[in-house]
Amino acid sequence: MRSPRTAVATEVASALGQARGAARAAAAGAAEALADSELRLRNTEDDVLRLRDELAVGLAAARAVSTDAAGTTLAARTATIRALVTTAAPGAASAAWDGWTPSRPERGTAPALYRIGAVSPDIPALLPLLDHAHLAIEGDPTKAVGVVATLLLRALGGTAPGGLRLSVYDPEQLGGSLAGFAALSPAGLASFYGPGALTGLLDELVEEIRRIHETVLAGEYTSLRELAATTGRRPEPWRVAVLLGDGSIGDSVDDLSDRQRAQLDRIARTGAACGVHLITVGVPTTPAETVDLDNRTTSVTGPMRISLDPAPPAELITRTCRGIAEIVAAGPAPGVFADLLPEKLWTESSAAGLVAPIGEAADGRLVDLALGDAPPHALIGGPSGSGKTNLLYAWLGALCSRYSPDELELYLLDFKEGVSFARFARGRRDESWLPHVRLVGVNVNSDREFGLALLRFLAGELRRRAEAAKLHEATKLEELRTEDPGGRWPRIVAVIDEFQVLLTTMRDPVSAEATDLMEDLARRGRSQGIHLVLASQDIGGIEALWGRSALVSQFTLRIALPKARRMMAENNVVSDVIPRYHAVVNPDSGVLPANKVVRVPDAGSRQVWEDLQRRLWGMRSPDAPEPILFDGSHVPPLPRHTPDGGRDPVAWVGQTIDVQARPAHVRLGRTPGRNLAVLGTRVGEACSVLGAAVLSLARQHAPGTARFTVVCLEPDAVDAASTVIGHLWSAGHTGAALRDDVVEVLRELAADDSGDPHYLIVYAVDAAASRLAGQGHVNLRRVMQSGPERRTHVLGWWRSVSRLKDDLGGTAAKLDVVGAWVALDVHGNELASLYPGQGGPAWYPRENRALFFDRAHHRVPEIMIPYEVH
Ligand SMILES: Nc1ncnc2c1ncn2[C@@H]1O[C@H](COP(=O)(O)OP(=O)(O)OP(=O)(O)O)[C@@H](O)[C@H]1O
Repeated sequence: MRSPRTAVATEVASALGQARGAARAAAAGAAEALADSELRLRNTEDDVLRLRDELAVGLAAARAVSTDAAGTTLAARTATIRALVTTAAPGAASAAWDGWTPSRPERGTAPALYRIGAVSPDIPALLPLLDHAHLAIEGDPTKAVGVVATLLLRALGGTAPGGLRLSVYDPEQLGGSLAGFAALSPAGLASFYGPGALTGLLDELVEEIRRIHETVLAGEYTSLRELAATTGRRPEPWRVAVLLGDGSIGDSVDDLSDRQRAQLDRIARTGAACGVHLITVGVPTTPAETVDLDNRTTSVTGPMRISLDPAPPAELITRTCRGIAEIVAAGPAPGVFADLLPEKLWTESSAAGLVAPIGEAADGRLVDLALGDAPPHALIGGPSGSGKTNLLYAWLGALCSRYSPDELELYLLDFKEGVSFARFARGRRDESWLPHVRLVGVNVNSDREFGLALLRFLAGELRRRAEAAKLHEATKLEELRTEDPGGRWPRIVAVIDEFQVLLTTMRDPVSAEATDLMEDLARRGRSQGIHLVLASQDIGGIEALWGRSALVSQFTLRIALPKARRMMAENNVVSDVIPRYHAVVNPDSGVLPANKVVRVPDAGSRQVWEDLQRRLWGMRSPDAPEPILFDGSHVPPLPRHTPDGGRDPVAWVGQTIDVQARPAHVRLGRTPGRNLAVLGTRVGEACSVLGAAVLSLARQHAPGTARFTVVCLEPDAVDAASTVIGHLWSAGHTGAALRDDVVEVLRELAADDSGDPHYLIVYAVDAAASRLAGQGHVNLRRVMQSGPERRTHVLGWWRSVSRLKDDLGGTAAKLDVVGAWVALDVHGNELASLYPGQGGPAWYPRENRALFFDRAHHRVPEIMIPYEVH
């Protein structure tokens, strides 16, 4: 397939050819009338303007003989050529030196043609070079060096800084005016060779061509031009070798040894495909475009004579080259995220594994990361700011563009403060989400339980997959997918950033369970297509893993960012020396020979990411679920739907910290103890818990079929209690009453044996201790003890456990009437008497979190988030 640039080059050559042909046709068509003109034409060939004038005269004469379209054709061709110059030799490739500056070409591209002069004011003389041709210049050496300088400066100005390297062989030191190009040398972009160095230079070029053929084109592409057109990337610079021979190399052309000649021919034959080009002066070279300075013709312009442009001013050469060298010395430009994306989205199958690139190696090839049977899990390390988040974005972008959500599901958890994964879920600014993501956890730094919940969920999925595999007699995911072609078995990747938070050295129940689950997932997830990607900036975090050899040995894919510690084998310290924006990828547990250094593109820019996410989002299936977003800093609102408790009414008290964000609920059936106690001094949270419980209960009763009596004994809670009453009334429960005569209320309820559902909600029960003393307390205990069987339930808030105990009988209190409790700012040891285990649960109060326990339901308490109730 021809590239657009080749097509353009060919078209220009052909247009010029046709222009010549048109001129010839005009002359031939009116042979007699033009005989005189032809004679004059030959005599004035060096003046294209006059040539055209002569043609015009000839054409006028010809017109008398026959109508001839040749003149029109010539004009049309001239216009075409001018238009083509704009596309084939834009900016620096053809602009006049006065005001000339380098162009900003599109990445990896170079102009097809370069101007060295003109055949007429309208028709420039253009020559192909980069990716297309070698040039052999014959004739006056001084003029030749001027043409070389013109070509080199135009080529440098038409390519990106660093995209073109020069080698100048100048044994006779003829190329004085090329001295300015030496300013490229400090950046390694130009080398000058003196006498005796020709063999070395030719060998070097041949070796470059061989390397590019073998390792870059690698049988997949016929040329770098084709590779760049297909992939949009240009992994190798162009190389231009100038051989200045003064009509000969050394004393005469014959001085080229047979070997040198063979090497030169080899370069001429095979170099252009690898971006290696020759510009020879006085050294016959084939194949090459030729420039004959004596006759002022080129192989492209044919016999039309050209007037050469002046050589570029020396000062312009030096300034341009210095500028390029400075840009290159400042370091490589960051890679480009788009390079990681495939030509077509969502075409890959994950049956055998997940393979996606994260950046380029030094040879320009993309480096893939693979997750599958081996390696199954990845460990990413690097200090803060070294680019872990960016690397994850790059990797996830490459994965999600290759694999559809039926092939890949993501669970993403970030234990850092911040919201790096929030962009994958629907946001206020951007309604799109990444369709592969099932769960995003952000700001979970103090909610280790959420990490645990994710691991539990994955463990459940592992069990489900293992059972399915057993049923189909499959030993791994790939086989299961073959045996169960109708099933949906995407690979699952769970990314946990700052995972060490889960594995604190403190062996508390959360970290003990998390470690066990992680070990199990790491060991058995491989065959069930569940892959863990753990990232950490904390050396201690990595070290915490080191102590758990069963766990760490499963993480054979290691990715170390600059200055990462303890990620690789002991003697493997390459991450100490890689520059920023690079990573060492090692799929073999960090052993030295398996290192690959990768330049990771900038994938963090919102714009770049959003463009991709929107495309993928647009491709999602209409019934694809939205990712669940767990934001630890967010207070969830009370869900709007009605609880489905089955036979018994259910009171929602908050949101559990789990992957489904389920409501934590208390079932209020007709069995003893079905009351709720909220414990602690935080007024707002206590009101939220009671409010959520009442409003969720109210939705399950048709208006008039249940009674709600609210008693508020804490002035700071009156507004919240009134709001609850307002909601109850608007829901049709117009019998709901806000009362303050707590003694009377309890007396009525203790005597009520109607069996109608009745909920007594008391804010700060303990505030009425003195009023209740005696019969009041007796009634309270009676209501709590025998009420539930008559469908009367107490939802009460006490400001401490001891006050609850006092209200229920002091040391003789029967606490089994409190079937469920929610503890706010109450320490675990204070809850010992309400808890079946030894010494109280491990609970350290924190804001916006509560500990919830229902003795009919829980073995251990669970942490929940009180809902926001307006
Ligand atoms: N390959 C890259 N190209 C360009 N910029 C990058 C690249 N990698 C990282 N950066 C930039 O460097 C900064 C730090 O990167 P990043 O947030 O990924 O680091 P981190 O290791 O996740 O840091 P932390 O652990 O503190 O969150 C960001 O501004 C990011 O945009």
